[in-house]
Amino acid sequence: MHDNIFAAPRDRIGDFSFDDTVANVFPDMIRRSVPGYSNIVSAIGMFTAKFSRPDTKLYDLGCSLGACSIEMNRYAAEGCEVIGIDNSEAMVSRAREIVKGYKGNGKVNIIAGDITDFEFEPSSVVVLNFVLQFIAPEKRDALMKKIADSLVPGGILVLSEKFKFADETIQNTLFDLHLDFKKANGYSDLEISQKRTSLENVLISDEVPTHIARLKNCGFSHASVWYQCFNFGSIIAIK
Ligand SMILES: C[S@@+](CC[C@H](N)C(=O)[O-])C[C@H]1O[C@@H](n2cnc3c(N)ncnc32)[C@H](O)[C@@H]1O
Ligand SMILES: O=C(O)C(=O)C[C@]1(C(=O)O)C=C[C@@H](O)C=C1
Repeated sequence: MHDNIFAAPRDRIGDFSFDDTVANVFPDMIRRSVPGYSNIVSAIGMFTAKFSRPDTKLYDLGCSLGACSIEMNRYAAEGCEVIGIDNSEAMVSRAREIVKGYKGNGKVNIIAGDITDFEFEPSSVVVLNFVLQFIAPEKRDALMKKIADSLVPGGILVLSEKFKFADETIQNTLFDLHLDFKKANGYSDLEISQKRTSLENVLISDEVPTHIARLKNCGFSHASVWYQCFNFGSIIAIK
């Protein structure tokens, strides 16, 4: 379904939330809004092929409609269970139906829950694909620490985010290129600006060095950006 959620002028713009309206158009919204999204999802399958260990859990945290869960299950090692977690009922109910249509090596279990108070079991692959940016900044360290603790040695976290940049010229250039990307994908200036207002207090970006320092402080031995397109990108962290 085509995303035209912010197309009509609004008197008052509330905070963005992952409700029914968003869940209905989500694949179209994310494809047209996040440069590199489909490349990252495909690569998550490749990371899973390389890093999943038999009989461990593979977590897709903030799974939305389960795009990454499906890809992870395609490449999962023997005896693995992919667990997708999301705290939006609208997303979870749809994701459960969607994942049924795909075959994989293991099984996929979609759970309704808040990832910040979830107890993780031993895992080998954890994915946060454009999710940490929606978690309250004061909760980010504790979540990262819990993820690192749950991973087996050599396990991997794939962390994709909208980045912020300390250098003002870089920030403005990449931000503008993201706007151009959205316009090229058919969003009007009004849609772009109304969505921006609604995300203002909800999506809080960190700089790449902040992410890397947090990952190292929370127990990861290695961390690096492996992909970037404009101000969106993805980091891998290996325990
Ligand atoms: C941009 S979407 C993620 C896209 C998805 N990972 C993908 O690759 O298609 C962000 C998701 O994170 C979920 N989310 C935000 N905060 C959460 C929390 N505390 N616990 C669980 N899910 C959360 C939202 O409901 C939403 O579905
Ligand atoms: O549309 C934007 O400007 C965004 O920041 C993109 C973004 C994201 O990064 O998650 C924001 C909310 C929607 O889930 C889809 C994409």
